[in-house]
Amino acid sequence: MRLKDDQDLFPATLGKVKIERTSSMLNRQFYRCFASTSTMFLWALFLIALTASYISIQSLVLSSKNILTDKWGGIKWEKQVRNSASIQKQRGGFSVLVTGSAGFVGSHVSLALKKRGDGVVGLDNFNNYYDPSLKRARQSLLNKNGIFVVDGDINDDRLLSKLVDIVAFSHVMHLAAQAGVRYAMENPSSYVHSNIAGLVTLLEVCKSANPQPSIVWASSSSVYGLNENVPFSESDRTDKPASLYAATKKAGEEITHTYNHIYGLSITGLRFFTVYGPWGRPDMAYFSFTRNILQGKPITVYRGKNRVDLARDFTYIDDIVKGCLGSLDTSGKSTGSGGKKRGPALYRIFNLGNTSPVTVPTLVSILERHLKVKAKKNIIEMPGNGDVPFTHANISLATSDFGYKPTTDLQTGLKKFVKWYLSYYGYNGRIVD
Ligand SMILES: O=C(O)[C@H]1O[C@H](OP(=O)(O)OP(=O)(O)OC[C@H]2O[C@@H](n3ccc(=O)[nH]c3=O)[C@H](O)[C@@H]2O)[C@H](O)[C@@H](O)[C@@H]1O
Repeated sequence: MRLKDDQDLFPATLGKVKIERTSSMLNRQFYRCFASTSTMFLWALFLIALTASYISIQSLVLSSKNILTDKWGGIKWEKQVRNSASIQKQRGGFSVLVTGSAGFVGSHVSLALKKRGDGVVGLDNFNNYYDPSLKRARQSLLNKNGIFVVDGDINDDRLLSKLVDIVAFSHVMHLAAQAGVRYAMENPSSYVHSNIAGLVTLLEVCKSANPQPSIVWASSSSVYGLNENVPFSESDRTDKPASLYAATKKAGEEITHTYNHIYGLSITGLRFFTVYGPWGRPDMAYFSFTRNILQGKPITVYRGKNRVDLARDFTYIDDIVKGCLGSLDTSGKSTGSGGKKRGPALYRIFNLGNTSPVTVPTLVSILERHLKVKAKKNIIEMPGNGDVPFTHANISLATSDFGYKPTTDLQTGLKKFVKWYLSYYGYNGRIVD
């Protein structure tokens, strides 16, 4: 039995062996080949499955990351946006998206719009260019007045698109920006990020929106740069900016012009002249001087060439707010929709100043009087940091178009600022509840 089995296993003749060996080799090759093809197939399947699961895990990680990092979205959030945008007026009210609403000018404008019955949705990224707790305090003031402030950035096109999907905004009051003249030497890219890239992102969303909102936005008196015509008029040349900040605002004026021209967006640029007042910006001279004077610290007062004092056309916040509302009221409609122009739309630029420049030493002496404390002054020649020697607005265009007429002089405006400062920070600089 065993032998037979062996014989079966090992054939008797060579020829037979050869033939059988050849066929079994072929078989084996066939099987090996088949085996390797199916192995390859299995490997391919395995790799495809691996790639697919990698991609889905990756997108899951990304989307959950978005859910975790985005501070916006969801049914409750959408409801807050809608409620905040709803118009309280019987007829003819606006629904306005105010960017930079937790900022100085943005918070004042938002409150004024809400007060007169317009719907207002705020947007702010709460960056730390200056103390974000001041921005949060402004935000809670807005909240108390029924204004919801979305926590987000103007560079976030998904968020902006979502907002214009939820609300058919009639207007966008674009006040979000990287402000400050001298800081541009420390952090130039922040100016490009907010004042150029952010502006373009916002305009892209507005031009595609249906309906297109009308846009009013903050340019700056700094675009006049080294202009020597006095007072500064909108028709003066603005091609000699003295700082990167000014250059980005000037670029904004050119950029907005193209969006008006190509897409029919109604656009109004406002050149603000050194705005000051309660809830102001701590980086500005009147604010930091107040803080230092109260804390007994020295202040640095810049002086121009040949010992000439620097001067600014300081403009009180309430006058600026009136100018912003007047601009919104007269801005007309954008003519396009969904990215297509249907006809010409308004393109305007206005100075919003006070028409009476005051020197920096005079500003200091007014503060000393209101604070009843003498300042320790350190007077130095103006460094080459982007400052211009003086500003002075001609406001006749804004006066004739929407009756702009500033009514607060620096003495009166600083009195109101000091009153607010002391109630907010107290004499020793701590926040008073
Ligand atoms: O009107 C404008 O376009 C600009 O007004 C202000 O810029 P600026 O006029 O330089 O306002 P401050 O920073 O408050 O300076 C006011 C004056 O005080 C002077 N100054 C500032 C700081 C300081 O420590 N010492 C000092 O003498 C400046 O040279 C300037 O002449 C704002 O900061 C800008 O964001 C705005 O765009």
